[in-house]
Amino acid sequence: MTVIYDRVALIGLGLIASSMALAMQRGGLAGTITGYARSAETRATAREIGLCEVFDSAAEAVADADLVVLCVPVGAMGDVMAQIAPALKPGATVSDVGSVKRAVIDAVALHVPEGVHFVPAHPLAGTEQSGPRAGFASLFDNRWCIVVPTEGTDRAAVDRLSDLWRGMGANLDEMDADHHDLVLAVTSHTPHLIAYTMVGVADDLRRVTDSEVIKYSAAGFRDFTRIAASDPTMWRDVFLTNKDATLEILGRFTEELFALQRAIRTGDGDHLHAYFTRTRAIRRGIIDAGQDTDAPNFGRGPVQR
Ligand SMILES: NC(=O)c1ccc[n+]([C@@H]2O[C@H](COP(=O)([O-])OP(=O)(O)OC[C@H]3O[C@@H](n4cnc5c(N)ncnc54)[C@H](O)[C@@H]3O)[C@@H](O)[C@H]2O)c1
Ligand SMILES: O=C(O)C(=O)C[C@]1(C(=O)O)C=C[C@@H](O)C=C1
Repeated sequence: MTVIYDRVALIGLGLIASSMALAMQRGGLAGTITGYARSAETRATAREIGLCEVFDSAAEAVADADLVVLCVPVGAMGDVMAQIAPALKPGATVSDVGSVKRAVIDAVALHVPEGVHFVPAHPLAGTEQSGPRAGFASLFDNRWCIVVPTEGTDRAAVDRLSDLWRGMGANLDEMDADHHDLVLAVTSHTPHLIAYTMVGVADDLRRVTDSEVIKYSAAGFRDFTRIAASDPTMWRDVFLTNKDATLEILGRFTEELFALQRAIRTGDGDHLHAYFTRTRAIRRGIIDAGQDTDAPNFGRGPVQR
């Protein structure tokens, strides 16, 4: 149990902030945890469950904090930063957990006062749930947290924030913002869009009733519906702020989909078989690297096959 920051303020008290509060408490990583959320209902819930010391204004929550973490939807990060800037303690670090990095950095960096460090980060862990009751202490265990230092970011501030994430169970990596956004467009953002679309298609197809969709949901489709239940505000903001990378990956996805569509129409079994063989190898590679939390060997190293 090592205290890494005496006072940590969480702005936005949803899934990620509540998981951070619980993970910091589990590891004894913060002396005091304070918080603020825009909605009075969320603040009341956070108080009721004893998540942290909840304030009715963001300025009060961040006063005297050594670390402030912005845990609001990515489209709100800039405004929230502008709001808290005058109340920040000199020498404090501001970080964020946004799923998109370039747009957040551009919006937040503008408002960071002289003498305050800005260290953007993104934990690659979440669920389809939102709100302060959704959090759990083990959310970040053995998951990646990508730190995205900007030009001139203080190294000691980066290292200290990385120590906090390690204490919360995460594995750390560093990346440039644009590369982060491209990688996440492939691994998270476009897959979410595909899931949203597939569930929309099932809903539109009146020849298959909603009750049949639920009753006969195979595992693949059930996973789609879980993903498609993710927070609409969060995901609207992700697509609006990671526009270029998502459109690039979506373009490639559409090309591949058309090629598969053609193979089905023309009966080109060789194309389908070769394609599925390649994708199976990719999936096995992920499992072998111990990166799939659903796999039996998660976190236990390579599989013998
Ligand atoms: N959910 C995930 O899977 C996941 C994973 C990693 C990172 N993230 C990122 O973490 C951030 C928070 O996501 P979450 O899942 O915790 O969302 P959430 O919906 O559970 O919580 C968001 C919180 O922000 C508050 N909020 C919204 N707008 C605000 C504003 N303008 N001012 C103050 N508070 C405001 C809401 O009241 C709520 O308390 C997002 O930027 C998201 O991209 C999410
Ligand atoms: O597991 C899920 O529900 C998630 O969507 C989590 C997930 C992801 O795509 O992996 C979603 C958004 C993030 O920014 C990070 C993690």
